[in-house]
Amino acid sequence: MGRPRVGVVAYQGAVPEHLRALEAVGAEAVPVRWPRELEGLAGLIIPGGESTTIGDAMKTWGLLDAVREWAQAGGAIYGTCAGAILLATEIRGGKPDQPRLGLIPMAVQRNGFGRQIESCEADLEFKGIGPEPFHTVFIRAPYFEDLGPGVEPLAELDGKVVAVRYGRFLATAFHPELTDDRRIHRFFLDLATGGTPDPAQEVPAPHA
Ligand SMILES: NC(=O)CC[C@H](N)C(=O)O
Repeated sequence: MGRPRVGVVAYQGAVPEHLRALEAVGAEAVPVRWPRELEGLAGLIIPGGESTTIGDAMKTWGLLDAVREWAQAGGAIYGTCAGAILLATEIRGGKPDQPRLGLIPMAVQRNGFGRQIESCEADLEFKGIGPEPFHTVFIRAPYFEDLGPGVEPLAELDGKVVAVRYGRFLATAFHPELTDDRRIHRFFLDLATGGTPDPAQEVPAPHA
């Protein structure tokens, strides 16, 4: 058995950092731009950056529909920050109709921590990776609200949900790839390779 292959959507944003973090936890990490590059992937990361830019690029390159289909066929996805925004069914505080995957039934508040807190760092408890707090980096981060049934909150900052799991989909408002702690990438790799299966979860219908 070779290493599980995990892709990183590579138009814009924190791509090399995710590729490095994935290699560090034992995955074969590959940049993804074309739909055919999804073939054979165990998981896919959508990085932070600017969610409208990344969503528009995914639409233009045909990746938005391709990823949705691939996810419904069993693919695992992890979205960080802008990537998390693209996973939510409802986007608040931005362009409400911006292109997205819409795979996690929740609302996301773009730039939810306000303009004053452009970025911050905090040590948070993160459910599922052990008791040691995780050092997090937030950059113009969203938060998540109105979580649908089956969406499990994994971490909070100032009473706001900043990490969720929905079956084999994971979303964090912060950037674990910018620190050296690889526990969240390992957690995602386990999700993607069946380490923590959750057969009760059904993938929602594609967002219209
Ligand atoms: N660090 C980030 O990914 C920022 C996300 C950005 N604020 C957006 O709304 O797309």
